[in-house]
Amino acid sequence: MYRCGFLRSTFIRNYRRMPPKKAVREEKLLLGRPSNNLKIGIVGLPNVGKSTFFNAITKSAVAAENYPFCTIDPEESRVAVPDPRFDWLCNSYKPASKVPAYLTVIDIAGLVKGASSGAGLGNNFLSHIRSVDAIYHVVRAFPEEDVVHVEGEIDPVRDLEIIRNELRLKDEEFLTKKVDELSKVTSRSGKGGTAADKAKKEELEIIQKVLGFIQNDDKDVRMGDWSNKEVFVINTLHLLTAKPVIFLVNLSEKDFIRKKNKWLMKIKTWVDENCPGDLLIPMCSALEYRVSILPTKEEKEELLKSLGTNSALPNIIVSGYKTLQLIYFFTCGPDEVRAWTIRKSTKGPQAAGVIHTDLEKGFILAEVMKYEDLKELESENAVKAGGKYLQKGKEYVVEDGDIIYFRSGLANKK
Ligand SMILES: Nc1ncnc2c1ncn2[C@@H]1O[C@H](COP(=O)(O)OP(=O)(O)OP(=O)(O)O)[C@@H](O)[C@H]1O
Ligand SMILES: [Mg+2]
Repeated sequence: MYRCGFLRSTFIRNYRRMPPKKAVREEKLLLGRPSNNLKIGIVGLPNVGKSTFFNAITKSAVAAENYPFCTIDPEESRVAVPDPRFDWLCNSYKPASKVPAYLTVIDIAGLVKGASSGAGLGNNFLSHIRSVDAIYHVVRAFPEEDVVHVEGEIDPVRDLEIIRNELRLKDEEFLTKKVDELSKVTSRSGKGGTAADKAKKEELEIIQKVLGFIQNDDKDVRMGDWSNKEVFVINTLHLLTAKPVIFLVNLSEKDFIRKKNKWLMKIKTWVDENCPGDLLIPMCSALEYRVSILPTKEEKEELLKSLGTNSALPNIIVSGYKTLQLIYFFTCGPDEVRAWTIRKSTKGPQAAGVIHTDLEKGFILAEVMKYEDLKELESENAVKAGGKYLQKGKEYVVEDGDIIYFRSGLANKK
C-alpha cells in the first residue's frame, strides 16, 4: 500500500513536472498551386473595361475598343508591386540594380451567359481562366450609353450572378465527370482492395463532398473550410471557383471621383452574402488609363490632384499579390536590392532555392534582419550591434519583408 502510494505520488509529481505534450500543429495547406510563379486573370462580361484596366495596370497597349469580344487571345504582362519598404532599401543601399516584386496579370476574353455550354468563346475562354491562380472580377457600374452592354441595360448584380453561375456550372460539370470516372474505378475494386483502391475511394468521397458544397450549399469552393486532405485533392482539380477573387467595380469617372454610385451598395451586399471575405475595390478603368498614358510621374500626380482623387491601382496590385498568398523577402547590397517572391509559409532552404538551387542544397542558415529594425537603426552594423541580426535554421518560416543573407556550403549569395 505504502509503496503503491509512494509510486503514485512520485508519478504524479514527475508527471506534473513533465513538459506539456507538444501539440502537433499541422500546418494548414493553402488552396492553389504551390508555386511562386502565380498569375492573376481579369474576368468579366464582354465590354466591361477589362482590357482598358489591363492597359492601365500594366502600361500595355492591347486593343480595348467599344465592342464585345474585342479580346480573344489572352495577353500577359507583369506589373511591379509598389512597396515603400523597397523604395527605402534602394535609397539606403543605392544599388546598381533594383528589382522589385512583380505581379503577373492576364487579360482574358469576355464571358457570356451560357459559356459553360459553349456560348460566346465558351470552353476556350474557360480554359484560360483555369490556367490562372486568382481572378480580378471586373463588373461594370458605369452608365455610358454608347458603350454596348451584352445584356442590354446595366445591372451589375445580374452580371455578377452570370459570371458566378458560369464558373460554378463548369466546376459542376467537371466534378460530375470525375465522380462518374472514380465511381467506375472504385466499384470494380469492390470491398477492401489495395491501398491504391482505398486512396481512390477517399478521393471519390472528397470530390463528392466538394460537388455537394457547390450544388447543395450553393457556395463557391474557396468559401469552404477544407481539411488538408481535402485541399490536397482540390488542388489537383484546378477548379474555377476555388480561385481567390477580388471584385473590381468599374465606375464612371464622375462616380469614382465623388465616391458615389447607385449600384455600389447592392454590389457590396451581394458580395457579402455570396462570397463573404472577398475584397471589393471601386475603380475607374477609363481614368486609370488616361493617367497611365501620361509620360511623367509629375503629370500623373498633377492630373489626379486636379481631379481631387487618387489612383486605385496601387491597392489593386498589392491586394492581387496578397490574394495569391505571395510574399517576398529582400536581398540587399551595393550591387542589387531585390525582392524575391515566395509563397506564404515557405521555409528558409526553399526560399534560398528561389535565388539558386545550390543555396537550397547547401543551406546552412539564413541571416535575417527585420526591415523595421534596419529602418530604425539605419545600418546593418547597428542592427548587428543591437543583437537583432538573427540566425535562422532550416525550419525558419520566412516572413514578408525579411532581409536575408543565406549561408550555404555550396555557394554564397546575398
Ligand atoms: N469606367 C469607364 N467609363 C466609361 N467607359 C469605359 C470605362 N471603362 C471602359 N470603358 C470603355 O468601354 C469600352 C470597352 O472596354 P474594354 O475593351 O476595355 O472592355 P473589355 O471588357 O476588355 O471587352 P472585351 O471583353 O470585348 O475584350 C471601351 O470603349 C472603353 O473605353
Ligand atoms: Mg478586352
